[in-house]
Amino acid sequence: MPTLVLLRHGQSQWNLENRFTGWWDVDLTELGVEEARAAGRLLRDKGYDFDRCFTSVQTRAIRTLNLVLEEMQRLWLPVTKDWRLNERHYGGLTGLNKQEMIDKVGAEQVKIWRRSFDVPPPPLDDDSPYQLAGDRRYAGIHIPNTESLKTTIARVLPYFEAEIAPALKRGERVIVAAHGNSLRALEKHLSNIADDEIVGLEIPTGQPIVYELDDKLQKLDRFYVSER
Ligand SMILES: O=C(O)[C@H](O)COP(=O)(O)O
Repeated sequence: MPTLVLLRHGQSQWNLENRFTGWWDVDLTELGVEEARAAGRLLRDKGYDFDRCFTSVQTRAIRTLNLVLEEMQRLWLPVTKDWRLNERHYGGLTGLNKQEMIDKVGAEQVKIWRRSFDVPPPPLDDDSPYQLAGDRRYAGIHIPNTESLKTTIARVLPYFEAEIAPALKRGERVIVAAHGNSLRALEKHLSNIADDEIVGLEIPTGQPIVYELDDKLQKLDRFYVSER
């Protein structure tokens, strides 16, 4: 039975500071490191093992995966890094404080930006310090200046179908270490969540989620490793 484990990175510095992060490359806090290590120990102690790993090109997810694999004594496993698993781009909100934005424009508007299916945040200014145009890891790709969950799905899902699904179908045990909204994109697909219901899905940091799938990769079960 194909088994897929999804893991949101541990707490990042901007999670701690309550700032919109998106594609900006922010590292883990000490707590985030500990969350990642604890996730690795939990997976090991519950008997999980993997054949292949996927992550984004963002430090917080890569380090989380490495810490998990270190705890599992599996640092040697093959890891594929791809920008398509990056966090949703937070556009012009990048770097801003979430509570300050609520105070400024209201909780309802901020919730729409954070959790709606297809309303993107305002675009990132061309002269923003958070522009990534010169970042070598994105050479040759069209960097978005904002993304909704819908447009995030439009790059996460084809990547899942092209790279992750075939590995699962070959019988490989897969872990994906990624981000709140790239994982919401994947979970929307795997759990067949309607556009107007995805607003309710929150994914905590550092908590491995298991998908047990049938041969056609239809969901049989979904649970947090900590719960069983
Ligand atoms: O990019 C961010 O700010 C976080 O990783 C996810 O934030 P959200 O929960 O506000 O979407």
